[in-house]
Amino acid sequence: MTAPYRAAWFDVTSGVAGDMLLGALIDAGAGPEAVQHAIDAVIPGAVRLTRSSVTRAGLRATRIGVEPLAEDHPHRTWRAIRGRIEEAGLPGQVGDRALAVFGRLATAEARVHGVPVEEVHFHEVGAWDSIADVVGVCAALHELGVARITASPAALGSGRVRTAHGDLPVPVPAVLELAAGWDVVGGGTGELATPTGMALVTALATECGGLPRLRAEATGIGAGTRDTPGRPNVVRVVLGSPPAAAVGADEESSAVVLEANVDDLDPRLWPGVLASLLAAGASDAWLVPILMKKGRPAHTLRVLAPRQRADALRDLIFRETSTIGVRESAVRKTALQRTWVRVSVADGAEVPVKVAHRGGVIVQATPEFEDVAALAAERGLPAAALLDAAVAAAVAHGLVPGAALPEAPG
Ligand SMILES: O=C([S-])c1cc(C(=O)S)c[n+]([C@@H]2O[C@H](COP(=O)(O)O)[C@@H](O)[C@H]2O)c1
Ligand code: NI
Repeated sequence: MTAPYRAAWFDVTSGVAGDMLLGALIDAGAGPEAVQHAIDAVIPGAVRLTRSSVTRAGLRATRIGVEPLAEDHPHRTWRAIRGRIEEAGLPGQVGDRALAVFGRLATAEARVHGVPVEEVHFHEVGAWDSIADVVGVCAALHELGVARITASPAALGSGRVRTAHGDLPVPVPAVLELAAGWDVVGGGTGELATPTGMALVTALATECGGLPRLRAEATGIGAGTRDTPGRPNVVRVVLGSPPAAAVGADEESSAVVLEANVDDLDPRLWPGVLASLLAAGASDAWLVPILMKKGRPAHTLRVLAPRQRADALRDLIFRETSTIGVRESAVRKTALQRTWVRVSVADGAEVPVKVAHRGGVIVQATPEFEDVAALAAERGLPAAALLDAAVAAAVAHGLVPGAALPEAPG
């Protein structure tokens, strides 16, 4: 049994871009080879990552460059990028996370340019280097075993910037779309936050706020392109474990449930709607079959979300379904405290077990199915057999309901 699953907090108070996030994660210990391998699976032979140590306003930081190996034609559709990611066979949550990030970028671009999401064409953000940044960040998070991501308020910048769309005001329109529901500030001159950086932060982080309580284990600093005197142009990451043996109270938070009854949406669209809602920050989204007025078979769409995501999700429901009304109710959500413990299952391979606990006593211990399934696919083993092995390993380590929560290592 090794260290509990990790939490990551990003400090984006100086701004954020994809290469800065990737630099911070590699600086904190993510293996560049594994990151390059994941990128190669999506865009084979297209780019090579370079790594250098630089200073930004006197602070040492890791700068990640993306060197092109082939000529790029950066005009790709969301559909083309989605296909590449889906077919790349990426491990664990890497593919789902990368799809969530590009899904948010596509939704933002669709709103800015007034086109349907499926027809979005990316220009700069569809180039090899942006794809490398997105897939690279998701692969680095997987490498570091990060399960929970949070981030600070973001500095977006001011002024104007030259882009493929022409001379745009900063924050550029796509960044402002992506910022809905996030705490932001101008924070300085120039384009401090890019669309790719904001999409990564807002799609992957579950909360915006200060450094959460964790046992700090590693930090990393990623450099941006410019070096501005007196103001380090960097993203920082803090990695740590939620203290495993901390006997805290259940976590209470205010949340909202958005709800609509729909009887006339093409049923083939529902899976995409649910996926978009999750990618846009819903905690959960589901359908309940109902019989409506006039005896019509229909569905109730329900979306559970943190309060700060409600506006963006309500917009998405109006945009992607045929409803003309959305109900909303405030709910109090009580969640048991959770921690993750890695157990060995086969040939030194490990999977995380989610341990929910209360008052220092384990209530549930469940192997993370996505990780078990990804390992099974990688090793060519039946997922059911690996799941059984993970449950047995958890029991052997005393991770059973009613047992005392194990001490945190170290
Ligand atoms: O590529 C697209 S579609 C794009 C849209 C917008 C809008 O705000 S709309 C802005 N930009 C600019 O491209 C560069 C590169 O962005 P990355 O996220 O790839 O770093 C940046 O200056 C954006 O403002 C691109
Ligand atoms: Ni655009």
